[in-house]
Amino acid sequence: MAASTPQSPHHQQQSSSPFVEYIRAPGGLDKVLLRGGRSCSVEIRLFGGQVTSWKNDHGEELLFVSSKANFRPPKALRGGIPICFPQFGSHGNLEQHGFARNRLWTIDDNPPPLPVNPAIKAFVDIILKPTEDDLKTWPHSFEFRLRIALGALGDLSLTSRIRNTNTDGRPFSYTFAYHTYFSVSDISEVRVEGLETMDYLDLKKERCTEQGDAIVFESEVDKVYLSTPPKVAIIDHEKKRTFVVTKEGLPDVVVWNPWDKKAKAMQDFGDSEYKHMLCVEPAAVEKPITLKPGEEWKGRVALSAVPSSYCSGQLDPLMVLHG
Ligand SMILES: O=P(O)(O)OC[C@H]1O[C@H](O)[C@H](O)[C@@H](O)[C@@H]1O
Repeated sequence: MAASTPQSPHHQQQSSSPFVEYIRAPGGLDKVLLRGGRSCSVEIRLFGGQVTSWKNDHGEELLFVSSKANFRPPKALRGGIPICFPQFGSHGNLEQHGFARNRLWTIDDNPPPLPVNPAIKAFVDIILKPTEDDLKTWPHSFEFRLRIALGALGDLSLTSRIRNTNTDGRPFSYTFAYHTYFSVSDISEVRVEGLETMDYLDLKKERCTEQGDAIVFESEVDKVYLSTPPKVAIIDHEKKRTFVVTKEGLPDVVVWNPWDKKAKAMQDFGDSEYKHMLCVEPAAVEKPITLKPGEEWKGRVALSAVPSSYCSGQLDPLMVLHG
């Protein structure tokens, strides 16, 4: 579906689909709203190409956005799903998490087709190309196409296609993450399944191995799990809700919760908000992706929120991960 761009400030325009709305706002804050069945919706901000809201059937917000988040560019918004590209974290010489989260993306009017998925209710295609300044810090020409789609059952998927458009014959390499902030009721009641026994890089980028048990949270966690299986489950016991994260083309998963000390040090994050968020970030960190001119990479994530079959610790992880 080609998308038309809005015409005037504050203008709300329906696209050709009744499920996609373009909302123009001043200060580079244009948004796209995807609507699904009942109260399901997804909001995307063109600044950063960032999903800033994902609501379920009952209109409940599933992503965390800090109450202290800075909505004004040029800083990335604390919450939702920032895109980390062409660098994850400090794994390179660029600014933390790369520049894609701090750039204005545009509607992609004519994206190359993706396989038709009949379960998709609404979607939008956006694109990022480097600015002159970006080329000074990262001298590579690229087209980064991102499709954000809301499924009929309220699931959210993001498909990234990154193409090397260098005309000088040079390849480039990058690291990447969908820096997904999930909203959770109480971090001490949450566990993550699917990363048991995995190797991970700790904060010092040293390689360690996770224990055999599901991951629970009692202090700061900042780990890059390596070569992980395609599904990870985040089980929120209190809410009786499980987020299922399914990924393709993204071998690693970053798990982050800043806990109390780091929370206090972040100016755009409330002191106690660490209790209500968890970042589980499908990523490609350990082994950078290399593209030759003309080559394209695809990395996809699908998120769904399902009621936990949890009952006093009886959740069957096999049901969640493979059922
Ligand atoms: O504050 P930011 O630049 O948005 O980064 C927030 C966090 O992102 C990732 O999860 C990293 O693993 C953390 O080390 C980092 O603190």
